[in-house]
Amino acid sequence: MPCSLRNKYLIPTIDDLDKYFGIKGSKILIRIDINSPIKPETGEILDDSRIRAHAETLRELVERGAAVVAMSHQGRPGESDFVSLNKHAELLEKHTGMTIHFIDDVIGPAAREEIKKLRTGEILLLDNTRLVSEEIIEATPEKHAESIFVSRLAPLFNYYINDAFATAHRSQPSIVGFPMKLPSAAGRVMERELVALSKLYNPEERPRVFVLGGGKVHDTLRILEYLHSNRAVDRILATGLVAELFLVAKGVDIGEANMKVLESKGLLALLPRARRLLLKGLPIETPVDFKTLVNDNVEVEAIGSSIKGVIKDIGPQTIKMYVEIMKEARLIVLRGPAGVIEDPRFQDGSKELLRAAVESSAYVIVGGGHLNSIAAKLGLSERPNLHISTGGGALLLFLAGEDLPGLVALAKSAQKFFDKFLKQAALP
Ligand SMILES: Nc1ncnc2c1ncn2[C@@H]1O[C@H](COP(=O)(O)OP(=O)(O)OP(=O)(O)O)[C@@H](O)[C@H]1O
Ligand SMILES: O=C(O)[C@H](O)COP(=O)(O)O
Repeated sequence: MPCSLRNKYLIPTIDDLDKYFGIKGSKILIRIDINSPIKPETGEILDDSRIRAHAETLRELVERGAAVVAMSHQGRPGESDFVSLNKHAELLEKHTGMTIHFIDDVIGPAAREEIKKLRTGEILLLDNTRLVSEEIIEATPEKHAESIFVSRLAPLFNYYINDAFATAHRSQPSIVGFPMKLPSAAGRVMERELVALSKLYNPEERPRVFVLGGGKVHDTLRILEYLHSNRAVDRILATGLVAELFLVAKGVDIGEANMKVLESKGLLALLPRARRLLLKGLPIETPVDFKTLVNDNVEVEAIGSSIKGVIKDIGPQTIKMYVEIMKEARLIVLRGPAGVIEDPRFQDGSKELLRAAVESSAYVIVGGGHLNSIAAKLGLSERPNLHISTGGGALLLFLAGEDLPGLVALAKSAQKFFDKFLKQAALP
């Protein structure tokens, strides 16, 4: 079954690629996103969840009889996490249980020689795609199709697979150029993301409750503006810094210390937009109490009188109220933690909301590194009604209604190469 999103993109999957072209004996270039947090002093990979997720797709392609060449970026040039992928190769080896050949080159003669030599059943990992300067240029698929990056590698492959949902918001050659040159499909990680996110466009999945917190308030406002103008949400439960901004917009006194926090992060400038949303009737709930820090003591303070301490988490009454609202939902999206979860004293809000969401009868989509780590800690990752998104920025933009260039390129590729498939899989 192809993936379709918003009745707009029709994207072939690995099954479609196999059915219409045949994978056995082919050579496949796959874009994965194993960009991971790195400890600057040692280069150690601090979280291997993306590596684990993509290992499954690589293994499946090998089992279907392909020779597989994987590529990914890591960090950005000039930053401390811009490193080679040699350590990633070791972890891919651990999680696939297969030998991973690694070459410290991307498009040069050494890489091309290795690609040519690769046999069926073998996996080769190229080095950090951002070692190629073209990879940090944003341009159209048509322009990137003519890049040196794509021109050097595309002729060596039969197919291209994009498994990197987390980089689908970048219009870079490894994401949008290859689909213009090769029959292309979504990998399993990408497919799972698209299937989960397509629920956001299913009119039956209502009421929809969005629990939005964390520190990326600017991005969250964009999401709220999109959701509201498209009537795509029924209730919003605000937590984290998002909640503080909306309380101030409602005229609630959150105390001097917290106003200073908002000011220092440049968030007070967002007040007019938050007020406009409230005036338009945005169905947003804000906390009735908080866990605060007063001279290093944890206190619970209710909204009403001015708050003395620094807000660090939502309080127990808010958790109760939000859990009740979630019980009604058919679809729950949680993004951004409810509090400063780096301090274990302030993890309760995020933990309780996550737990209640997966125990409800709703389908649950969780996004963002902080909440994902809490879900893993609670052992929730395997729950059948839960989708943990690999996307950070990509998910934020998707939820704000943006077209993701990586998805657009795959859909364009389908129109170019999958004639029969498109006729048979007409959009619903
Ligand atoms: N009330 C609060 N006051 C200050 N910081 C907060 C508060 N609530 C949450 N945060 C902070 O928000 C940060 C996480 O927010 P962010 O929006 O980056 O979430 P994320 O889901 O991990 O996103 P991503 O994975 O895209 O980086 C944490 O560092 C946390 O301490
Ligand atoms: O972690 C991410 O959000 C993706 O890997 C994209 O990384 P980028 O923001 O450096 O393009």
